[in-house]
Amino acid sequence: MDVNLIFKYFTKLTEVQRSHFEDLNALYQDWNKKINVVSRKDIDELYLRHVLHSLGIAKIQQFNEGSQILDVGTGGGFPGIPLAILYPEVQFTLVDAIGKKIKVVQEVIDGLGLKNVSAHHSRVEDLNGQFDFIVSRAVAAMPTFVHWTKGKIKKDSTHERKNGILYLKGGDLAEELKDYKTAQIFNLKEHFSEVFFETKKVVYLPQKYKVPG
Ligand SMILES: C[S@@+](CC[C@H](N)C(=O)[O-])C[C@H]1O[C@@H](n2cnc3c(N)ncnc32)[C@H](O)[C@@H]1O
Repeated sequence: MDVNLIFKYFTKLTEVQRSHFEDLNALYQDWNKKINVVSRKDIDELYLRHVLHSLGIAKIQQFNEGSQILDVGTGGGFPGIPLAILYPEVQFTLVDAIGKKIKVVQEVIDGLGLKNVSAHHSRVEDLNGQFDFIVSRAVAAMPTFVHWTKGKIKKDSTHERKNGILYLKGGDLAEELKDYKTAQIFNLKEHFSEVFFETKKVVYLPQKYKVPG
């Protein structure tokens, strides 16, 4: 599967965005040989399993110009890098606890010349700053994740949807989300027809805050 998979679902890309998506394959193939951040099986399906899956978040929530997004446990840069290509006017902060993963992410950022992404080698608990949305995939179960990211979501929203967490998850989430009454689950199979997306979801968890007064 090649980059046309991305162009099929995102039809209004600029030439720059199209060439960034095209260039991802060579950059990841090259860097993955030196530092393994994507499994051998997955690297051949980079556009499906990593790039398009990451962009699933954009089918649920579009980010406003000037907003700030944190990708927690970004690994090789997912979902942060594909989203940063799609939203060049949005600031992305990518964080991972493992230095060699951040090294690859930084190489990809430099290779593409992305100006709206910063990559940090840190545990998220030790990272400062506040963000409109926190995105993630495959890092921790929701209770742990909520604990780690506490205080990192801005109170005031510039989007129609309240600020919060947008988490790519799969399978049956009933048990994991039972304590989160406000969580909403969106099925990616409603947006993408490939079998891979049959069980894939975006979980949106609005941030909790006390109403003043
Ligand atoms: C399974 S990988 C997923 C990587 C990427 N999100 C993806 O879906 O391809 C989980 C990543 O989370 C990172 N991680 C786990 N706990 C973390 C924490 N507390 N702060 C920052 N990164 C963390 C790990 O180092 C690892 O790279």
